[in-house]
Amino acid sequence: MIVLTNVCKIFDGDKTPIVAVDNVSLRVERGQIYGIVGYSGAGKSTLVRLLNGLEKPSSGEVRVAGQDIARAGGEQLRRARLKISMIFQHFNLLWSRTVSQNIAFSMQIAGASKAAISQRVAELVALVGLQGRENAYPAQLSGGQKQRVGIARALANNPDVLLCDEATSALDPQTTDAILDLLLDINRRLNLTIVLITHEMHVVRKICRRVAVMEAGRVVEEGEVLEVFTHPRQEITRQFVRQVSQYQEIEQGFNPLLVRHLPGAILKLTFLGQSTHQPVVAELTLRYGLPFNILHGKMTHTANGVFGELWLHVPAGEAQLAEILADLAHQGVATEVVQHA
Ligand SMILES: Nc1ncnc2c1ncn2[C@@H]1O[C@H](COP(=O)(O)OP(=O)(O)OP(=O)(O)O)[C@@H](O)[C@H]1O
Repeated sequence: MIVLTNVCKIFDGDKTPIVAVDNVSLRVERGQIYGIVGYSGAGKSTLVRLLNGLEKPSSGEVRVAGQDIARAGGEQLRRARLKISMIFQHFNLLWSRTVSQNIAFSMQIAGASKAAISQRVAELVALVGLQGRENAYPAQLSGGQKQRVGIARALANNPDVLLCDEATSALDPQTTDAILDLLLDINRRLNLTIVLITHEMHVVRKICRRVAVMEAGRVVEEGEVLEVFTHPRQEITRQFVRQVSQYQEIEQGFNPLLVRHLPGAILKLTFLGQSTHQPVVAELTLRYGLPFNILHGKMTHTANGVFGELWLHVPAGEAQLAEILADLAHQGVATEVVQHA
């Protein structure tokens, strides 16, 4: 559905050129929910603007739904853009128009008949759960309801692709979850391709199947969400994954003095697939005769599976620790030494 090939976008800076997108190649399949995660300035917004033709790449190819967006112009680009919708962090609603009028707006521009508009608006209001609020103005709506209007408006012309630019970043966690559930529901019902840019890994975990991690204009890591969460390769990816695994909370939960005097190491074990069904800690205890102590454990659900994490105090010396780590690797359990012996 979306194919980016060696895409670069370079802006003129005051003194030196700014490479906002640096040789990015990506593929998003039809019906997929794809996350692009990165800190501020990583190039996410520029990438999204390249996808809907608001920016032209300095080099490389951008294809969306079979259209060469980078080279399309005039009427061809206008038509292509009708099939690429977008929702925004601050909703971008028309404040002097009601819910229904906001949703109808793009259909009016596209020249749809009054009857067609009225039927489609009713369908969309029901789809996003805003029945009864058709005549309300944006100022009378909560943040979550405003984003529901944004989503309904974006779907009005039956797009192939929905781009979400930090669409939940202005919402509280509960409302964020409700909007993500709605996006998931729409994706399943309409087989809509969704590209979601965010700095919140929780959002990626909840609904994305694949994720690309951006840093300084480049995609530094890309893959299935479950794989990236359980085997992050880059330090920046590990930082994002920690947002979700509440790693920092765990670390802060320890009394550093207490941990310092504990003989041994602290390990984080990540279980995936078969390894989640094995009594790994019990087996370790039997094999090594050590009092392994479970400090914390949790399960995380992602759009393509579940993984478990366990923080263990391991009262072993360096040599035995190496043996235990090799043993765990052999059993398919990923490990991280949080604190060395
Ligand atoms: N029109 C522009 N002219 C010049 N530089 C730009 C322009 N748009 C973006 N940039 C620069 O490109 C880089 C990437 O910006 P971009 O907005 O794409 O990042 P981002 O990851 O979306 O960050 P944020 O979440 O803060 O918007 C930044 O250094 C930014 O200053």
